[in-house]
Amino acid sequence: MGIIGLSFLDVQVAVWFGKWDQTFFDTMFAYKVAACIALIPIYVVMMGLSAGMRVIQQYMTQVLSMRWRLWNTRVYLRKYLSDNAYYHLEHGENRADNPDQRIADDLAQMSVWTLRLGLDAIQAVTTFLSFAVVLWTIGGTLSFVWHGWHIVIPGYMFFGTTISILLISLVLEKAGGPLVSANYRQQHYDADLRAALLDVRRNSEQIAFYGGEGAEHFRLSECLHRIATNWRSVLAYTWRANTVVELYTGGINIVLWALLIPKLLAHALTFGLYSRINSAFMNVRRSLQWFIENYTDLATLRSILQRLSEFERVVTGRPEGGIVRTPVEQGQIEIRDLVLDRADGSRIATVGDLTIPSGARLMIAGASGAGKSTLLRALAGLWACGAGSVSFNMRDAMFLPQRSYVPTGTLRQALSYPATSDRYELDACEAALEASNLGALVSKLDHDAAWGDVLSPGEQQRLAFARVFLARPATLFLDEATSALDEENEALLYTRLLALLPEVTLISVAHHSGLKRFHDHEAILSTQGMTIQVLS
Ligand SMILES: Nc1ncnc2c1ncn2[C@@H]1O[C@H](COP(=O)(O)OP(=O)(O)OP(=O)(O)O)[C@@H](O)[C@H]1O
Repeated sequence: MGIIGLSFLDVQVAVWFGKWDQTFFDTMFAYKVAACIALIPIYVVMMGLSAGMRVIQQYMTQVLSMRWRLWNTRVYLRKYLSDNAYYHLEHGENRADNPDQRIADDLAQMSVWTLRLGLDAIQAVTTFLSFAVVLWTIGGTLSFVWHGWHIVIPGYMFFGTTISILLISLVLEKAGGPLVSANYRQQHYDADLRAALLDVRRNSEQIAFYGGEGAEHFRLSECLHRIATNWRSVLAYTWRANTVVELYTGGINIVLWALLIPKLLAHALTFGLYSRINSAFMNVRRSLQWFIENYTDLATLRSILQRLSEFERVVTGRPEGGIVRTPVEQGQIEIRDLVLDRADGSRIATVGDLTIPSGARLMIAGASGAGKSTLLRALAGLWACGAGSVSFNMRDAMFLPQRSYVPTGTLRQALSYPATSDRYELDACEAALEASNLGALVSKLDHDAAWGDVLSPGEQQRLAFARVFLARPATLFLDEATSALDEENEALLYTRLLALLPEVTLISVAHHSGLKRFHDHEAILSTQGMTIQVLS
């Protein structure tokens, strides 16, 4: 409100400046030097007031835009990280490209630009209204005879100015309209290039082993090619829009001169009056041309808002599907009439009914692509396509995927994930590492590193087991969580797991038949259904 108040005051000072101009120049051209000098202190006060207000206004605008950016980003982050929205954005039916860019860049730009353009718009409207009154009043009435008609146009200067500028705005909309979608595509392609570069960085070792430089170069060049092609459209539309703006900026003075002709013919123009009309004309013009001058900025803002609203729609939309998940406080895992489908409706697997009592140890097997991981996704609430229901104690369950996530930071943070690093005592952390055959890392618990790159895939899988030993879940789902380990380490981890968590309900997806001895039942999954065998 303070900023808007300052805008109003600024416009009022500009009106005073106009009045002062008229008095000053009329006095000057009457050669009254002493009276002219007497007017200078008033000018200095008005100038000081205007300068002070502008500086304060800019400072307040910056503070407000940063606060607004932070608030917006917090809201978007909360939505992005709720209800697995970040997962569905990458894997679901409705995807939105480059969420990182939308949250980091688009929101920052949106916050700064909407505030700046919004406040400028308020100032433009206030200026327009204030100086429209001045222009109407001092511009006078135009009267002439045309084909025998006596025509009288009150406030003709105001109408002349407004109509000519609005006409130019229409021409501009025609010339620069496609700029919005071109800008939208440009942001999309820029983000794609960044994501592709990030891919190379993340997978540098794999690419180097494959000798994939050529393929990567081709992929990045494709991204660059899309940027270049679209950039040409952006340039063409910007060029068209800028041509209209430049022609307008130079040509608009002719409109003022044309509007002054009746006053010149009537000998009704003093230099003071000219100066005041000129100032009012310029202010009305500046406020109306605000739209013209900011056309390209408004076009970019429109495309940013378009991207953000698309992101918002995808983030808040729930993935459609028929699988119902019901959390219960404790007890067995109940699966009823479960079928797993793809988003296009084709069947992945028929699971049917399955009850897994507390403390049971079930191994899930089946051919590659049979739907084992999808079954775990359905249990974790990440897959809803299909039908049927699942219920179990979801609060006290832990899922270990094949590829573990090891965040960058201290090893203790990576070990405690998703809890914070102070959640577990140092002794417990050390014991968990020892139990997962990672004793050599005990001394590095406080070392900061990109552990996801430093640790081998097998070590990362052992670290995931160490997390289990710390978190001690009641139900544990393992999705090929030991696939990168040698048989000895795999057996060691299962043995330690059952020794340290004897009550745990264990559901493992695994290919190694050697793991059967750690389970009491085996479920074999296929499109036709699921068969259960008792393991001795
Ligand atoms: N996000 C997805 N969109 C479309 N289809 C998918 C998606 N995720 C998995 N599928 C399909 O579902 C089927 C089952 O995949 P799933 O990963 O569950 O198999 P799996 O039995 O775990 O295989 P593997 O033993 O090779 O890991 C596959 O045909 C796969 O292509």
